[in-house]
Amino acid sequence: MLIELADLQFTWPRAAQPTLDIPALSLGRAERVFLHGPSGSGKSTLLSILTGIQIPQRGQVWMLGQNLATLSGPARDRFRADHVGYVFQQFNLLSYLSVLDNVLLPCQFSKIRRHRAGNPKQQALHLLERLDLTSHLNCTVNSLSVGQQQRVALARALIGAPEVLIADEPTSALDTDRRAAFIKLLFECADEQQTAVLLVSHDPQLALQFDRSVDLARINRANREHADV
Ligand SMILES: Nc1ncnc2c1ncn2[C@@H]1O[C@H](COP(=O)(O)OP(=O)(O)OP(=O)(O)O)[C@@H](O)[C@H]1O
Repeated sequence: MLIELADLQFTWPRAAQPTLDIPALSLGRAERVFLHGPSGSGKSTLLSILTGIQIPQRGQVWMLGQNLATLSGPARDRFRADHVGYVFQQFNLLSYLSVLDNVLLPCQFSKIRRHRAGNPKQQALHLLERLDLTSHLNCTVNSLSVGQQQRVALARALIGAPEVLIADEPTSALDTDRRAAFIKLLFECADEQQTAVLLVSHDPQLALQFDRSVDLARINRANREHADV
């Protein structure tokens, strides 16, 4: 298993109720899972726990057999940099860096990803070519369209072949046709390097492109008022 979670309970500081109470959840290697649920049901919170940004008050999360709670904060940051590619809703690109330098960033933070990339610049160029960005290599990212920035964020998440790509609403700024095309491209790139995909979206149409769909409102006992039952 790539990621496994057992008996999880998580409460934000000063919150009266837990946000998450999930008996079990797993993600297999190279699996593609679509995570959905109503606004406020805890999807982003769950992603932050699965990637070790937050540690639950109860239960365990393992990634690649490593119990994340047993690592120090800095060790969890390194572990995440080594094994997780993350695409944020707002992309979080560094506006003062070029497209190419944004894509190369994970190889600066992670020896493992630098090593796996072989020649990081060559892999960045390959990904940017696959994502139709070759003519923008030296542009700063704030001169790009939203769709182009999204593809830069994808290339950055995939460089150095992390075991899992986690994407939080990466298509929310796109129209329906472009969403499906972006997901198709995301899978093609992820498949080239056997990267699993866990993607959050409100768009139910996208679920059809995934191996499995998880409705957070159904598996989360803390949020029964959101459940569609
Ligand atoms: N940093 C935080 N500090 C305190 N509470 C938070 C924090 N982040 C989220 N929450 C709370 O946790 C609950 C779930 O929020 P979360 O962002 O995980 O939901 P979501 O399903 O991702 O929502 P959306 O679909 O609108 O992005 C909300 O009640 C929110 O107020």
